Amino acid sequence: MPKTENQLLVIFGASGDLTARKLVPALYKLYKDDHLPEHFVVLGVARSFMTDEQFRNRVALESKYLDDSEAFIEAFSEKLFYEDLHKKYDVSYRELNERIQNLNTVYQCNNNFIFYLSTPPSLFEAIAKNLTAEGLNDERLGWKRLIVEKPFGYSLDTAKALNEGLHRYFKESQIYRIDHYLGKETVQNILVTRFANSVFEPLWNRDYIDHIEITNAESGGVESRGGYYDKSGALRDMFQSHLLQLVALIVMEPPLSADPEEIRNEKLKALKSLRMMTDPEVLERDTIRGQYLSSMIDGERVNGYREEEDVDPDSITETYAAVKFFVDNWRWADVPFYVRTAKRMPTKVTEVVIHFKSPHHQIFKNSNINKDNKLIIRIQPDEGILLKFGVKVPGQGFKVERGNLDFYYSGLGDSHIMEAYERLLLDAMQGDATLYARADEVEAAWRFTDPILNYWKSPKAKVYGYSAGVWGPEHANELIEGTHEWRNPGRNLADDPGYCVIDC
Ligand SMILES: NC(=O)C1=CN([C@@H]2O[C@H](COP(=O)(O)OP(=O)(O)OC[C@H]3O[C@@H](n4cnc5c(N)ncnc54)[C@H](OP(=O)(O)O)[C@@H]3O)[C@@H](O)[C@H]2O)C=CC1
Ligand SMILES: O=C1O[C@H](COP(=O)(O)O)[C@@H](O)[C@H](O)[C@H]1O
Repeated sequence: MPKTENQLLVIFGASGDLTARKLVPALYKLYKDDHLPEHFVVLGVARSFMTDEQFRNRVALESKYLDDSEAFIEAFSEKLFYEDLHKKYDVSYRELNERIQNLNTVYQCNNNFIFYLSTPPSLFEAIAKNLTAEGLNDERLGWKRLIVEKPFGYSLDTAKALNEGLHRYFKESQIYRIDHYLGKETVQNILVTRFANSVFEPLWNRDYIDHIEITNAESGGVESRGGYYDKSGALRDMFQSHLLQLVALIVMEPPLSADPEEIRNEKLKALKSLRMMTDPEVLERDTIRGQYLSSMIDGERVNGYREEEDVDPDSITETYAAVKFFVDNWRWADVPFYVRTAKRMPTKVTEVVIHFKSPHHQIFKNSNINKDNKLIIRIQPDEGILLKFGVKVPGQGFKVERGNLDFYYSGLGDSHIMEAYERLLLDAMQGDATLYARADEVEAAWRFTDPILNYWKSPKAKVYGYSAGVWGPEHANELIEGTHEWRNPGRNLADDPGYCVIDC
């Protein structure tokens, strides 16, 4: 286990939603599980005025860990401090630096600082610049790291500009771009499933795989983030980042080792091999966007997207995106990938489904079952892996049933699965960037996404409505044509039908 050195974590945007809902609870859990170093403090920074005490109370309240033992909460709270930046971020950095130096000395943080940028992205570069003006990027005494929240850019050009901007002040090795999907245990398990088992990797190619399907569904709507989401949409919000990272892990070639740069090099090659979609006919046929409409769910009326707070009533922003694409390399030639993401679906579920080809020669009369060989990697909830395969029904003749071979993380008993932000924060504290996206990976993902977004700007590109609570617009079924159809999974993988009897 790498050592976690003494350090100071500065969170910019500490009065915001992410800090209270994700970052502080993750730090609290790390503290409880004894992962924090002996000397560790957090300095929250934002424009709003708060005392240390007010900050501690606010995050404790919003982080919902108040039901925990008081002794723990109190001891953890003593590690939290707050500094306000008055009206603007580009003034008062001198005072901020003085506070940092003071905490560093008193709490023996050894000049090791992480700066977590949890503000609107428009401020990322300015913060990096202001830190540099105070010498806070200088690694002669202690290391300095910069964690950058999503969204990382709005397009390829803006992502490049942001990379260039940050590289003016921090080296790439100091920059940690968060993609919280990479912090999920089940996402990391894709690498283990593929590269620690001799049963899967030999089949992991066009000879045995028919198609690959990825579903990321949320039952919730845009909630309080309408202002952000309306400028972003599902493709930018989920597909360009989280889902293309999943694709990269599925598509990549075996890395030489588990070294972060080896893995990131292979992911980059995978992202570069996605076939660019530039032909308008292909874009029209192979991309679908939709927007949820109001409907009744469990007897209650649910708002349509255009009725949501801070959303333009004439918005054409997509809350559903589905894309069919191909990967132009030796391993994946002609294997279609179907990826969809949406809000207001029937349930919250993310899974990758590897659909295997039928055996080359069928000896059983009814061979449909063979089409059903699937490996389902359940990212969330009910995290696990399910392999569907044909088994013989006991008795005369050959009746084939679909059997399930499964593994559930919940079966591991008490062993705690780290929440994504816990894992990612701990990794950054230890200087491990494996689960963070590198500049070139982010740009490669934008290079693939940009033409879709550009096509969607054209008046020809349709936005299909779908009632909140269904599996997206009907039109999306045409995308996954022929013998394929979307697997619309239930919330619990364990409830997945284990057999269906077929007469042979
Ligand atoms: N919330 C979430 O679930 C997720 C958030 N993110 C990303 O995390 C970052 C923070 O998000 P979130 O906490 O939700 O955002 P909030 O709007 O809740 O918080 C933004 C923070 O930045 C500060 N801020 C500084 N300058 C400005 C400004 N000009 N306008 C608005 N706020 C400012 C705010 O405090 P003050 O006004 O006091 O300065 C506040 O602390 C963003 O990059 C977001 O995309 C990513 C994934 C999920
Ligand atoms: O980054 C984001 O992710 C969440 C979904 O995260 P999950 O871990 O709950 O699957 C999504 O709701 C949000 O819109 C997006 O910005």
